[in-house]
Amino acid sequence: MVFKSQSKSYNLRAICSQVVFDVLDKGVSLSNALVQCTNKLNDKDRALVQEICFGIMRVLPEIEFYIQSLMVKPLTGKNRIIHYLLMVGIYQIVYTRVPEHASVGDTVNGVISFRKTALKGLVNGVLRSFLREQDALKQQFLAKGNTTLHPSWFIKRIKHAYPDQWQAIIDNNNQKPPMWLRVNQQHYSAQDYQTLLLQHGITSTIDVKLPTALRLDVPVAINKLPKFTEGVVTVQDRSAQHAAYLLDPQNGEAILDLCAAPGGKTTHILELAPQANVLAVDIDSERVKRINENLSRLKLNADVIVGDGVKPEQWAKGKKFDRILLDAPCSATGVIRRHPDIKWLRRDSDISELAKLQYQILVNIWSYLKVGGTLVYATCSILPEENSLQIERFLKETNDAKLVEPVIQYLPSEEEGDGFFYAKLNKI
Ligand SMILES: C[S@@+](CC[C@H](N)C(=O)[O-])C[C@H]1O[C@@H](n2cnc3c(N)ncnc32)[C@H](O)[C@@H]1O
Repeated sequence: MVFKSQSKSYNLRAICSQVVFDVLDKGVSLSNALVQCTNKLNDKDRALVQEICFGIMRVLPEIEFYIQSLMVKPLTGKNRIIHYLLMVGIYQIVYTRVPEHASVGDTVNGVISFRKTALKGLVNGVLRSFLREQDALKQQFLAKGNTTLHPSWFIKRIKHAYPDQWQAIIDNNNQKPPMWLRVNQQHYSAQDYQTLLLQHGITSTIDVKLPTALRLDVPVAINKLPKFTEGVVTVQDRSAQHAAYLLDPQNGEAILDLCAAPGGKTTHILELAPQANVLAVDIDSERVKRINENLSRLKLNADVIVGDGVKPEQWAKGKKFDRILLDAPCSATGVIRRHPDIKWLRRDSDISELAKLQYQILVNIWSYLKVGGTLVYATCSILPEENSLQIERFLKETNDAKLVEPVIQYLPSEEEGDGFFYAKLNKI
Protein backbone atom coordinates (compact mmCIF):
# COMPACT_ATOMS: atom_id res chain seq x y z
CA MET A 1 0.00 0.00 0.00
CA VAL A 2 1.33 3.48 -0.86
CA PHE A 3 0.62 6.57 1.19
CA LYS A 4 1.68 9.81 -0.45
CA SER A 5 2.68 11.89 2.53
CA GLN A 6 4.15 15.03 0.93
CA SER A 7 1.01 15.83 -1.02
CA LYS A 8 -0.93 14.92 2.13
CA SER A 9 -3.13 12.72 0.01
CA TYR A 10 -2.85 9.94 2.54
CA ASN A 11 -5.94 8.69 4.30
CA LEU A 12 -5.44 8.56 8.08
CA ARG A 13 -8.16 5.92 8.55
CA ALA A 14 -6.32 3.67 6.09
CA ILE A 15 -3.07 4.20 7.99
CA CYS A 16 -4.84 3.32 11.26
CA SER A 17 -6.23 0.14 9.77
CA GLN A 18 -2.77 -0.84 8.52
CA VAL A 19 -1.41 -0.40 12.07
CA VAL A 20 -4.22 -2.46 13.60
CA PHE A 21 -3.77 -5.12 10.90
CA ASP A 22 -0.02 -5.31 11.62
CA VAL A 23 -0.69 -5.82 15.33
CA LEU A 24 -3.60 -8.24 15.20
CA ASP A 25 -2.77 -10.24 12.07
CA LYS A 26 1.02 -10.04 11.98
CA GLY A 27 1.75 -9.92 15.72
CA VAL A 28 3.82 -6.69 15.56
CA SER A 29 3.76 -4.67 18.79
CA LEU A 30 1.62 -1.54 18.61
CA SER A 31 4.62 0.73 19.30
CA ASN A 32 6.61 -0.80 16.45
CA ALA A 33 3.65 -0.81 14.05
CA LEU A 34 3.06 2.88 14.80
CA VAL A 35 6.70 3.75 14.16
CA GLN A 36 6.66 1.85 10.86
CA CYS A 37 3.39 3.31 9.57
CA THR A 38 3.52 6.90 10.83
CA ASN A 39 7.13 8.01 10.35
CA LYS A 40 6.21 10.27 7.43
CA LEU A 41 3.25 11.97 9.13
CA ASN A 42 3.28 15.37 10.79
CA ASP A 43 2.95 15.51 14.60
CA LYS A 44 -0.77 16.23 14.58
CA ASP A 45 -1.68 13.39 12.22
CA ARG A 46 0.64 10.99 14.05
CA ALA A 47 -1.04 11.86 17.35
CA LEU A 48 -4.46 11.19 15.82
CA VAL A 49 -3.39 7.80 14.44
CA GLN A 50 -1.92 6.90 17.83
CA GLU A 51 -5.04 7.93 19.68
CA ILE A 52 -7.29 5.84 17.41
CA CYS A 53 -5.04 2.74 17.39
CA PHE A 54 -4.48 2.76 21.15
CA GLY A 55 -8.20 3.25 21.61
CA ILE A 56 -9.07 0.30 19.38
CA MET A 57 -6.70 -1.96 21.34
CA ARG A 58 -8.43 -0.91 24.56
CA VAL A 59 -11.96 -1.69 23.39
CA LEU A 60 -11.36 -4.34 20.71
CA PRO A 61 -14.06 -6.84 21.85
CA GLU A 62 -16.69 -4.11 21.70
CA ILE A 63 -15.85 -3.05 18.14
CA GLU A 64 -15.58 -6.70 17.02
CA PHE A 65 -19.02 -7.33 18.54
CA TYR A 66 -20.53 -4.55 16.42
CA ILE A 67 -18.90 -5.73 13.21
CA GLN A 68 -19.95 -9.33 13.82
CA SER A 69 -23.50 -8.20 14.49
CA LEU A 70 -23.64 -6.21 11.26
CA MET A 71 -21.97 -8.60 8.83
CA VAL A 72 -23.15 -12.00 7.72
CA LYS A 73 -19.60 -13.26 7.33
CA PRO A 74 -16.30 -11.64 8.20
CA LEU A 75 -13.88 -10.28 5.62
CA THR A 76 -10.94 -12.64 5.25
CA GLY A 77 -7.82 -13.20 3.17
CA LYS A 78 -6.82 -10.30 0.93
CA ASN A 79 -9.86 -8.31 2.07
CA ARG A 80 -9.03 -8.63 5.76
CA ILE A 81 -7.51 -5.15 5.84
CA ILE A 82 -10.99 -3.73 5.16
CA HIS A 83 -12.25 -5.42 8.33
CA TYR A 84 -9.80 -3.20 10.22
CA LEU A 85 -10.85 -0.17 8.24
CA LEU A 86 -14.42 -0.82 9.41
CA MET A 87 -13.09 -1.08 12.94
CA VAL A 88 -11.47 2.35 12.63
CA GLY A 89 -14.68 3.88 11.27
CA ILE A 90 -16.83 2.41 14.04
CA TYR A 91 -14.31 3.33 16.73
CA GLN A 92 -14.39 6.93 15.54
CA ILE A 93 -18.17 7.06 15.56
CA VAL A 94 -18.37 5.67 19.12
CA TYR A 95 -15.34 7.21 20.79
CA THR A 96 -14.30 10.42 19.06
CA ARG A 97 -15.89 13.75 18.47
CA VAL A 98 -15.38 13.64 14.71
CA PRO A 99 -18.79 14.32 13.10
CA GLU A 100 -20.42 11.05 12.05
CA HIS A 101 -20.72 11.92 8.34
CA ALA A 102 -16.96 12.73 8.24
CA SER A 103 -16.10 9.43 9.92
CA VAL A 104 -18.15 7.53 7.38
CA GLY A 105 -16.92 9.54 4.37
CA ASP A 106 -13.23 9.31 5.25
CA THR A 107 -13.45 5.63 6.09
CA VAL A 108 -15.18 4.83 2.82
CA ASN A 109 -12.45 6.77 0.99
CA GLY A 110 -9.86 4.72 2.87
CA VAL A 111 -10.94 1.73 0.77
CA ILE A 112 -9.25 3.40 -2.23
CA SER A 113 -5.85 3.43 -0.48
CA PHE A 114 -6.00 -0.35 -0.46
CA ARG A 115 -7.21 -0.50 -4.07
CA LYS A 116 -10.37 -2.29 -2.96
CA THR A 117 -12.87 0.03 -4.64
CA ALA A 118 -15.30 -2.85 -5.08
CA LEU A 119 -15.77 -2.90 -1.29
CA LYS A 120 -16.72 0.79 -1.00
CA GLY A 121 -20.44 -0.03 -1.01
CA LEU A 122 -20.00 -2.66 1.69
CA VAL A 123 -18.06 -0.31 3.98
CA ASN A 124 -20.57 2.46 3.42
CA GLY A 125 -23.47 0.08 4.11
CA VAL A 126 -21.99 -1.35 7.32
CA LEU A 127 -21.15 2.07 8.74
CA ARG A 128 -24.57 3.49 7.91
CA SER A 129 -26.26 0.48 9.49
CA PHE A 130 -24.12 1.04 12.54
CA LEU A 131 -25.21 4.67 12.73
CA ARG A 132 -28.86 3.58 12.65
CA GLU A 133 -28.55 0.71 15.12
CA GLN A 134 -25.80 1.83 17.45
CA ASP A 135 -27.96 2.36 20.55
CA ALA A 136 -29.51 -1.11 20.32
CA LEU A 137 -26.14 -2.69 19.54
CA LYS A 138 -24.56 -1.00 22.54
CA GLN A 139 -27.28 -2.47 24.78
CA GLN A 140 -26.71 -5.90 23.29
CA PHE A 141 -22.99 -5.60 23.87
CA LEU A 142 -23.50 -4.63 27.50
CA ALA A 143 -25.84 -7.60 27.98
CA LYS A 144 -23.96 -10.28 26.04
CA GLY A 145 -20.49 -9.04 25.08
CA ASN A 146 -17.08 -9.31 26.70
CA THR A 147 -17.34 -6.13 28.74
CA THR A 148 -14.09 -6.81 30.61
CA LEU A 149 -12.35 -5.98 27.30
CA HIS A 150 -9.69 -8.58 28.22
CA PRO A 151 -9.05 -12.12 26.93
CA SER A 152 -10.66 -14.90 28.97
CA TRP A 153 -7.35 -16.62 29.85
CA PHE A 154 -6.18 -13.43 31.50
CA ILE A 155 -9.42 -12.95 33.43
CA LYS A 156 -9.14 -16.52 34.71
CA ARG A 157 -5.58 -16.02 35.93
CA ILE A 158 -6.26 -12.67 37.50
CA LYS A 159 -9.40 -13.88 39.31
CA HIS A 160 -7.36 -16.75 40.72
CA ALA A 161 -4.47 -14.52 41.85
CA TYR A 162 -6.56 -11.58 43.08
CA PRO A 163 -10.06 -12.81 44.00
CA ASP A 164 -10.93 -9.49 45.69
CA GLN A 165 -9.12 -7.09 43.40
CA TRP A 166 -9.51 -8.53 39.91
CA GLN A 167 -12.36 -6.21 38.90
CA ALA A 168 -10.41 -3.13 39.99
CA ILE A 169 -7.35 -4.39 38.09
CA ILE A 170 -9.42 -4.81 34.93
CA ASP A 171 -11.04 -1.39 35.35
CA ASN A 172 -7.65 0.25 35.84
CA ASN A 173 -6.19 -1.58 32.84
CA ASN A 174 -8.96 -0.06 30.73
CA GLN A 175 -7.95 3.52 31.64
CA LYS A 176 -5.42 5.73 29.88
CA PRO A 177 -2.16 5.92 31.86
CA PRO A 178 -0.67 9.12 33.22
CA MET A 179 2.68 10.38 31.93
CA TRP A 180 5.48 10.26 34.51
CA LEU A 181 8.87 11.90 34.23
CA ARG A 182 12.08 11.19 36.07
CA VAL A 183 14.02 14.35 36.74
CA ASN A 184 17.78 13.92 36.50
CA GLN A 185 18.89 15.23 39.87
CA GLN A 186 22.38 15.80 38.54
CA HIS A 187 20.85 18.86 36.84
CA TYR A 188 17.53 19.83 38.41
CA SER A 189 15.43 19.14 41.47
CA ALA A 190 11.88 17.96 40.79
CA GLN A 191 10.67 21.31 42.20
CA ASP A 192 12.85 23.36 39.83
CA TYR A 193 11.85 21.28 36.83
CA GLN A 194 8.21 21.63 37.84
CA THR A 195 8.66 25.40 37.74
CA LEU A 196 10.31 25.15 34.31
CA LEU A 197 7.40 23.04 33.06
CA LEU A 198 4.96 25.62 34.33
CA GLN A 199 6.80 28.34 32.38
CA HIS A 200 6.00 26.22 29.30
CA GLY A 201 2.34 25.93 30.29
CA ILE A 202 2.66 22.33 31.54
CA THR A 203 1.25 21.57 34.98
CA SER A 204 2.43 18.61 37.04
CA THR A 205 2.45 16.96 40.45
CA ILE A 206 5.53 15.74 42.33
CA ASP A 207 5.26 12.26 43.81
CA VAL A 208 5.00 12.26 47.60
CA LYS A 209 7.40 9.35 48.04
CA LEU A 210 9.88 9.48 45.14
CA PRO A 211 12.10 12.57 44.97
CA THR A 212 12.62 12.29 41.19
CA ALA A 213 9.12 11.42 40.00
CA LEU A 214 6.80 13.97 38.50
CA ARG A 215 3.38 13.28 36.96
CA LEU A 216 2.06 15.53 34.21
CA ASP A 217 -1.55 16.58 34.68
CA VAL A 218 -2.02 16.08 30.93
CA PRO A 219 0.42 14.00 28.85
CA VAL A 220 2.40 15.91 26.21
CA ALA A 221 4.60 14.95 23.25
CA ILE A 222 8.23 14.41 24.27
CA ASN A 223 9.42 17.25 22.04
CA LYS A 224 7.31 19.63 24.14
CA LEU A 225 9.31 18.80 27.30
CA PRO A 226 11.81 21.57 28.08
CA LYS A 227 15.46 20.46 28.12
CA PHE A 228 14.59 16.89 27.16
CA THR A 229 17.35 16.69 24.52
CA GLU A 230 19.83 18.06 27.09
CA GLY A 231 19.10 15.05 29.28
CA VAL A 232 17.32 16.78 32.13
CA VAL A 233 14.35 14.39 32.12
CA THR A 234 13.42 10.87 31.09
CA VAL A 235 9.92 9.52 30.55
CA GLN A 236 9.55 6.69 33.06
CA ASP A 237 6.65 5.40 35.10
CA ARG A 238 6.89 5.91 38.85
CA SER A 239 6.76 2.18 39.65
CA ALA A 240 9.70 1.62 37.29
CA GLN A 241 11.60 4.35 39.09
CA HIS A 242 11.74 2.17 42.21
CA ALA A 243 14.21 -0.25 40.61
CA ALA A 244 17.30 1.94 40.89
CA TYR A 245 16.40 3.10 44.42
CA LEU A 246 16.02 -0.51 45.57
CA LEU A 247 19.29 -1.46 43.94
CA ASP A 248 20.93 1.48 45.78
CA PRO A 249 24.02 1.74 43.51
CA GLN A 250 27.21 3.26 44.91
CA ASN A 251 30.03 5.04 43.09
CA GLY A 252 32.94 2.74 42.27
CA GLU A 253 30.88 -0.47 42.41
CA ALA A 254 30.64 -3.03 39.61
CA ILE A 255 26.99 -3.13 38.61
CA LEU A 256 25.26 -5.38 36.10
CA ASP A 257 22.02 -4.22 34.52
CA LEU A 258 20.74 -7.38 32.89
CA CYS A 259 17.90 -7.20 30.34
CA ALA A 260 18.66 -3.51 30.16
CA ALA A 261 17.22 -2.23 26.89
CA PRO A 262 16.16 0.47 26.17
CA GLY A 263 18.10 1.63 29.22
CA GLY A 264 15.47 3.38 31.32
CA LYS A 265 16.87 1.84 34.48
CA THR A 266 20.53 1.86 33.36
CA THR A 267 20.43 5.63 33.10
CA HIS A 268 18.67 5.97 36.45
CA ILE A 269 21.36 3.84 38.12
CA LEU A 270 23.99 6.19 36.68
CA GLU A 271 22.09 9.32 37.68
CA LEU A 272 22.23 8.03 41.25
CA ALA A 273 25.86 6.83 41.06
CA PRO A 274 27.64 8.46 38.08
CA GLN A 275 30.99 6.84 39.02
CA ALA A 276 29.62 3.29 39.17
CA ASN A 277 31.02 0.81 36.63
CA VAL A 278 27.85 -0.27 34.92
CA LEU A 279 27.61 -3.11 32.42
CA ALA A 280 24.28 -3.08 30.55
CA VAL A 281 23.38 -6.31 28.75
CA ASP A 282 20.42 -7.21 26.53
CA ILE A 283 19.82 -9.97 24.00
CA ASP A 284 18.19 -7.71 21.41
CA SER A 285 20.77 -5.86 19.32
CA GLU A 286 18.23 -3.35 17.95
CA ARG A 287 17.03 -2.46 21.44
CA VAL A 288 20.64 -2.25 22.66
CA LYS A 289 21.14 0.68 20.26
CA ARG A 290 18.54 2.55 22.27
CA ILE A 291 20.53 2.08 25.49
CA ASN A 292 23.42 3.88 23.80
CA GLU A 293 21.12 6.64 22.54
CA ASN A 294 19.71 7.18 26.02
CA LEU A 295 23.15 7.18 27.61
CA SER A 296 24.41 9.73 25.14
CA ARG A 297 21.36 12.00 25.57
CA LEU A 298 21.91 11.94 29.34
CA LYS A 299 25.71 12.18 28.94
CA LEU A 300 26.31 9.07 31.03
CA ASN A 301 28.78 6.23 30.56
CA ALA A 302 28.30 2.49 30.72
CA ASP A 303 29.62 -0.58 28.93
CA VAL A 304 26.81 -1.83 26.72
CA ILE A 305 26.81 -5.27 25.12
CA VAL A 306 24.50 -7.71 23.41
CA GLY A 307 24.34 -10.90 25.45
CA ASP A 308 22.04 -13.69 26.56
CA GLY A 309 21.16 -13.65 30.26
CA VAL A 310 20.85 -17.43 30.17
CA LYS A 311 24.50 -17.73 29.11
CA PRO A 312 26.53 -15.22 31.14
CA GLU A 313 29.65 -17.35 30.66
CA GLN A 314 29.67 -16.04 27.05
CA TRP A 315 30.03 -12.38 27.99
CA ALA A 316 30.76 -11.87 31.72
CA LYS A 317 34.37 -13.02 31.35
CA GLY A 318 34.50 -14.31 34.92
CA LYS A 319 33.71 -10.85 36.32
CA LYS A 320 31.64 -10.61 39.54
CA PHE A 321 29.31 -7.79 40.46
CA ASP A 322 28.48 -5.89 43.65
CA ARG A 323 24.91 -5.37 42.48
CA ILE A 324 22.76 -6.89 39.77
CA LEU A 325 19.47 -5.59 38.46
CA LEU A 326 17.59 -8.34 36.64
CA ASP A 327 14.65 -6.68 34.88
CA ALA A 328 13.42 -9.98 33.53
CA PRO A 329 11.53 -10.46 30.26
CA CYS A 330 7.90 -10.95 31.29
CA SER A 331 4.26 -10.96 30.25
CA ALA A 332 4.04 -7.17 30.83
CA THR A 333 0.61 -7.73 32.37
CA GLY A 334 1.28 -4.82 34.74
CA VAL A 335 1.48 -2.31 31.91
CA ILE A 336 -1.65 -3.18 29.91
CA ARG A 337 -3.09 0.32 30.34
CA ARG A 338 0.12 1.65 28.70
CA HIS A 339 0.36 -1.10 26.05
CA PRO A 340 -3.19 -2.40 25.49
CA ASP A 341 -2.02 -4.50 22.53
CA ILE A 342 -0.47 -6.87 25.12
CA LYS A 343 -3.99 -8.20 25.75
CA TRP A 344 -4.18 -9.49 22.18
CA LEU A 345 -0.55 -10.41 21.54
CA ARG A 346 0.10 -12.52 24.65
CA ARG A 347 -1.09 -16.11 24.88
CA ASP A 348 -1.84 -18.12 28.01
CA SER A 349 0.95 -20.53 27.10
CA ASP A 350 3.49 -17.67 27.09
CA ILE A 351 3.34 -17.43 30.88
CA SER A 352 4.96 -20.78 31.69
CA GLU A 353 7.55 -20.24 28.92
CA LEU A 354 8.43 -16.83 30.34
CA ALA A 355 8.56 -18.20 33.90
CA LYS A 356 11.03 -20.88 32.74
CA LEU A 357 13.24 -18.26 31.06
CA GLN A 358 13.12 -15.91 34.06
CA TYR A 359 14.12 -18.66 36.46
CA GLN A 360 16.95 -19.83 34.24
CA ILE A 361 18.37 -16.31 33.97
CA LEU A 362 18.05 -15.78 37.74
CA VAL A 363 19.79 -19.05 38.61
CA ASN A 364 22.56 -18.56 36.05
CA ILE A 365 23.35 -14.95 36.94
CA TRP A 366 23.38 -15.59 40.70
CA SER A 367 26.93 -17.01 40.58
CA TYR A 368 28.14 -13.69 39.12
CA LEU A 369 27.07 -11.80 42.25
CA LYS A 370 29.79 -11.20 44.88
CA VAL A 371 29.26 -12.52 48.41
CA GLY A 372 27.59 -9.68 50.31
CA GLY A 373 26.18 -8.36 47.02
CA THR A 374 22.59 -7.45 46.16
CA LEU A 375 20.36 -8.62 43.33
CA VAL A 376 17.07 -6.93 42.52
CA TYR A 377 14.64 -9.11 40.55
CA ALA A 378 12.04 -7.01 38.73
CA THR A 379 9.18 -7.59 36.32
CA CYS A 380 6.32 -5.46 35.02
CA SER A 381 4.02 -8.45 35.50
CA ILE A 382 1.28 -8.92 38.06
CA LEU A 383 1.17 -12.71 37.78
CA PRO A 384 2.53 -14.68 40.79
CA GLU A 385 4.00 -17.32 38.43
CA GLU A 386 6.50 -14.73 37.22
CA ASN A 387 6.97 -13.02 40.56
CA SER A 388 6.46 -14.24 44.13
CA LEU A 389 6.40 -17.94 43.14
CA GLN A 390 9.74 -17.55 41.38
CA ILE A 391 11.33 -15.96 44.42
CA GLU A 392 9.85 -18.54 46.81
CA ARG A 393 11.27 -21.34 44.69
CA PHE A 394 14.65 -19.62 44.33
CA LEU A 395 14.98 -19.13 48.08
CA LYS A 396 14.16 -22.81 48.67
CA GLU A 397 16.72 -23.97 46.13
CA THR A 398 19.53 -21.48 46.83
CA ASN A 399 21.35 -21.77 50.16
CA ASP A 400 23.27 -18.51 49.92
CA ALA A 401 20.27 -16.31 49.01
CA LYS A 402 18.50 -14.20 51.62
CA LEU A 403 15.42 -12.12 50.99
CA VAL A 404 15.46 -8.46 52.01
CA GLU A 405 11.86 -7.65 52.99
CA PRO A 406 9.53 -6.34 51.80
CA VAL A 407 8.69 -7.95 48.49
CA ILE A 408 6.80 -5.36 46.48
CA GLN A 409 3.90 -6.03 44.12
CA TYR A 410 2.40 -2.86 42.70
CA LEU A 411 -0.92 -3.35 40.96
CA PRO A 412 -1.81 -1.19 37.94
CA SER A 413 -2.74 2.37 38.98
CA GLU A 414 -1.61 1.79 42.57
CA GLU A 415 -0.21 5.18 43.61
CA GLU A 416 -0.88 6.13 39.95
CA GLY A 417 1.96 3.87 38.73
CA ASP A 418 2.19 0.72 36.61
CA GLY A 419 1.96 -2.85 37.88
CA PHE A 420 5.48 -3.91 38.91
CA PHE A 421 7.14 -6.58 41.04
CA TYR A 422 10.36 -6.25 43.03
CA ALA A 423 12.27 -8.67 45.21
CA LYS A 424 15.65 -7.81 46.69
CA LEU A 425 18.04 -10.65 47.48
CA ASN A 426 21.37 -10.64 49.31
CA LYS A 427 24.13 -13.17 48.83
CA ILE A 428 25.33 -14.46 52.18
C1 LIG B 1 11.34 -5.32 30.60
S1 LIG B 1 12.41 -5.16 29.26
C2 LIG B 1 13.75 -4.28 30.00
C3 LIG B 1 13.49 -2.83 30.28
C4 LIG B 1 14.76 -2.11 30.72
N1 LIG B 1 15.33 -2.72 31.89
C5 LIG B 1 14.52 -0.65 31.00
O1 LIG B 1 14.32 -0.26 32.15
O2 LIG B 1 14.53 0.16 30.05
C6 LIG B 1 13.06 -6.77 29.14
C7 LIG B 1 14.26 -6.89 28.23
O3 LIG B 1 14.73 -8.25 28.33
C8 LIG B 1 15.42 -8.52 27.12
N2 LIG B 1 15.66 -9.99 27.08
C9 LIG B 1 14.78 -10.95 26.78
N3 LIG B 1 15.37 -12.17 26.89
C10 LIG B 1 16.65 -11.95 27.27
C11 LIG B 1 17.75 -12.79 27.54
N4 LIG B 1 17.66 -14.11 27.44
N5 LIG B 1 18.92 -12.23 27.89
C12 LIG B 1 19.04 -10.88 27.97
N6 LIG B 1 18.02 -10.03 27.72
C13 LIG B 1 16.84 -10.56 27.39
C14 LIG B 1 14.50 -7.95 26.07
O4 LIG B 1 15.19 -7.73 24.86
C15 LIG B 1 14.02 -6.66 26.75
O5 LIG B 1 14.77 -5.58 26.31
